[in-house]
Amino acid sequence: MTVLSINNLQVSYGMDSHIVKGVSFDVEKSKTTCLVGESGSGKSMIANAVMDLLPSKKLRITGGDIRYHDQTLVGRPARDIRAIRGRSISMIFQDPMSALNPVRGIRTQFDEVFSSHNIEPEQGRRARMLELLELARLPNPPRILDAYPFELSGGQRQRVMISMAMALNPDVLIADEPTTALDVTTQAQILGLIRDLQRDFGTAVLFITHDFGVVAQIADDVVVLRHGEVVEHGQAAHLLKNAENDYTRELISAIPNWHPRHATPEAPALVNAVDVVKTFHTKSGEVKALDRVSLRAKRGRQLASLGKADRESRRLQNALWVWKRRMRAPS
Ligand SMILES: Nc1ncnc2c1ncn2[C@@H]1O[C@H](COP(=O)(O)OP(=O)(O)OP(=O)(O)O)[C@@H](O)[C@H]1O
Repeated sequence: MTVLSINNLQVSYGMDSHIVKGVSFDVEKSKTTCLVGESGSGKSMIANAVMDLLPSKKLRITGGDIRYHDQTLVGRPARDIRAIRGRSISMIFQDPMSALNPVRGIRTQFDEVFSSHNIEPEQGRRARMLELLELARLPNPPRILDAYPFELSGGQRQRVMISMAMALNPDVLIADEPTTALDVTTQAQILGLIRDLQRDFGTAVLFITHDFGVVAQIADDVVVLRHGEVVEHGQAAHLLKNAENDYTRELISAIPNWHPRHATPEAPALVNAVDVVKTFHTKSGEVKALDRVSLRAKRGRQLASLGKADRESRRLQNALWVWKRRMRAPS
């Protein structure tokens, strides 16, 4: 079911500088649609247009439509659509520090999420906040609630943002490069969290990234954007194997250790070792194996990047091979 529909959207700066040039795609319930393209291609501008957060008065939607279910979001007074933006459609950003207020505690900011939409959770606000923080797999939720953003790690801040974004049970979660500033292990965990939340709650996710490695890990559908235009669009598993556009192929070829056979429905995540570790964990629950493989994977990647591929790297390859057999992925 289509939840969010972007139809021939045009965003312009001033009168004649077109930044988004007639972009169309749909975001489906329970699916992740990745909007991918190089820096400056207009990805954030599309997300900001959906959220009515265009960063300058000179930037305007000059054509097309954005529909949430059967309602248009374009050209309606802000108060009419406040219940949709921020409530039914929520957003997380690359830098949670810029979205969180640095001088206010997490609890106060969480409170504002409920107050701004006049929502009183059945079980009470505090209980709901703790539940949401736990859902985002934050250790010791009561401590997090009493903390200020600067007292948390980058990964913890992003988890707090995700729990706030999920607080009102949105139909659509827009994630604008939420893992770019994180180390690879935390990145894999956050991607796993978003994927799990989406599966558990049936949320439609619009995920913005410049990294096709991330696309390969989480996307159901992909929209490839260049210079404000869609150059290719399709199902991730198909497109990763059969990209027609040169630019898409270029982006895919930048994925480390990529081979088209990785783009199978059974093993969409076989891109980097860290993600393999995550999948290992979710499918089999072998936490010890997860740690060992994780360390080996990291070491192997470091050595490979230094041009010193050696026994460690071979062991890493071996771990991947074992994983593939377990997942019964084609080799
Ligand atoms: N505040 C602004 N005023 C005018 N033009 C802007 C503004 N912000 C961005 N742009 C322009 O809009 C275009 C698209 O920017 P956008 O931020 O959407 O790109 P992006 O694909 O999200 O890139 P990145 O991954 O670097 O964030 C760029 O050419 C940029 O120069």
